[in-house]
Amino acid sequence: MVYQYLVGGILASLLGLVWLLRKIQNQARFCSKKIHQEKSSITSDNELPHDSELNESADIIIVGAGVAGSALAYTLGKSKHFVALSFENLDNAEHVIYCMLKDGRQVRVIERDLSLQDRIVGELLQPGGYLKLMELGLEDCVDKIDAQSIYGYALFKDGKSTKLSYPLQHVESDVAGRSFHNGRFIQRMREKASTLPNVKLEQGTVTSVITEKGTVKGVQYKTKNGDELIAKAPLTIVCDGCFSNLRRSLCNPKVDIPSCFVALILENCKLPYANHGHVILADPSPILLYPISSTEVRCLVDVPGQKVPSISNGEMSQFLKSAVAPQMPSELYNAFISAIEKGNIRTMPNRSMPAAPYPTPGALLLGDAFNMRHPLTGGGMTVALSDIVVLRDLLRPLRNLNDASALCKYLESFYTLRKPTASTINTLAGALYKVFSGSSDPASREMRQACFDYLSLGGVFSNGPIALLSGMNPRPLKLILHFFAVAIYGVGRLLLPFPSLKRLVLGARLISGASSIIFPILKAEGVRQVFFPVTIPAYHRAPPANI
Ligand SMILES: Cc1cc2nc3c(=O)[nH]c(=O)nc-3n(C[C@H](O)[C@H](O)[C@H](O)COP(=O)(O)OP(=O)(O)OC[C@H]3O[C@@H](n4cnc5c(N)ncnc54)[C@H](O)[C@@H]3O)c2cc1C
Repeated sequence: MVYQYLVGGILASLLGLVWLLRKIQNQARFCSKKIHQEKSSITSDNELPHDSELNESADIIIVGAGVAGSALAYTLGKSKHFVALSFENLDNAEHVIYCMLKDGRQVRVIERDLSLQDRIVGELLQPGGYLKLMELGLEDCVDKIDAQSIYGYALFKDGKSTKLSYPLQHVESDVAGRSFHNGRFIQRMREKASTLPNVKLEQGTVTSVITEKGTVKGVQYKTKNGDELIAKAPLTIVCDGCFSNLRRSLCNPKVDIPSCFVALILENCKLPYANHGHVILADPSPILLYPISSTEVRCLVDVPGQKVPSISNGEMSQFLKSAVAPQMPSELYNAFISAIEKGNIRTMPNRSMPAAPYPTPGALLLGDAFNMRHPLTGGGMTVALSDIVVLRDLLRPLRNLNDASALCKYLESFYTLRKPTASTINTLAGALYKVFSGSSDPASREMRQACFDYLSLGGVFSNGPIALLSGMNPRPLKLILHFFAVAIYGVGRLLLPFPSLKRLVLGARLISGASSIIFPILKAEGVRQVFFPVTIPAYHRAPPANI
């Protein structure tokens, strides 16, 4: 009897299995047919003028393969994997295939210089940026480049120091900041993008965008041999960096240069706090230190204004030795002097520019070409990568990109959706730079001291601000709360235990100084977009039905 049940059971299971396999087979046939139909509709729908010289078509042209351009190229070019197919619910299976096709755009990247660059920018990726890198499937690009894990910051003032750890307790174990040689990181992303058959990287300098009746149709560029070529696509995304010469027609660039960084590499030294970024609240403005490989420490000395001492006539060495070296932590003094004597000193202007796009059919700006902030907090790459995630998600449901006007209107939501992350990082960078810079004004000096002491309190007083800075919890409202908490803490210190009229006036000036720092930055970011994004009509814009 038991035997009969057993055989019956096995037979029933086998029949069930055969039925299931046939169902899967049918579904797979249905899916591949669907893929075929989708593929052919994508190619036949693409009625774009082809590149006249190279006779190649693309869905998207990306100008510049730096941090933003190369990450974007990979993201838009890659297809999703079939393995996510759910057999329990066949409707879902269709949905997965839909996603797979939409991400695999034909992408053409035109980059001025594809060789490995030795740059002093973009060397510390915040953990929030690393999380975005993971979302984009690019986290392996920080492998094999001798990148260093970063677990937080150490802050130094007047011989005292305090450690601010990133809140990494609730994330995967490998999530942390990463610091590296920027050129190596970019090269890894370029290599990864170019492994995709539908992504084409070519070397050329884009000289202009081609516009017809107000719509951008592509770009004109010069090859290494000096040939002038054109490339056309329904969408051109300009990521040509902080010196962008193409942004002028696509936004209202209000570039401010509050200071410059003087960069050196320190060798054979150990940072006081291993695997941490170091910020020294020096005079007249901060000094940054962080490892960029297992043997090198990057040192960035902020020099206010747009003029720096001359490197060629030795003024710079003199300035670094006499004004900066005495403010370095003693452990780093010798390495700092050696770096000056070695002579590899470089400078870079620190720019900030609020995002002020002219929504233009056929084109979009991204990365530093679109929006910049002071690099003190190392937020630029995190903003760029976060923007790419927003843009990828917006483009995902679109079948083709040919209706430039409808696409442009739809993509207006990008400018609001990016705001919570971008504005938090931008505002914090601008505000911290002002607070951390030395000043002869007693109210500003009080604010700087209050900020250092507030962060030294630990607990929520350090976790909150460091979570904002790291891009792990980008909440504009929290930023404002902490900023004014610092100011009030500063006033409290002034008034306790014995308030005097002089101290009361100083406290009032501290609050008014704090307001004059934060409010103009927020105004430039757009108060409504930052705090009330849901009230912006574009925030709710659905994908157009016709594309
Ligand atoms: C001194 C300094 C230090 C910084 N440190 C940090 C940091 O530690 N962490 C951080 O997150 N951010 C940092 N930033 C900001 C960060 O570097 C940028 O936010 C980031 O590099 C922006 O990426 P991007 O792709 O827009 O520009 P880039 O990475 O500069 O890439 C632009 C690319 O466009 C190419 N290009 C330019 N013009 C053309 C053209 N006409 N045709 C074709 N190609 C062109 C360039 O060759 C380049 O490859 C720093 C910035 C500065 C100034």
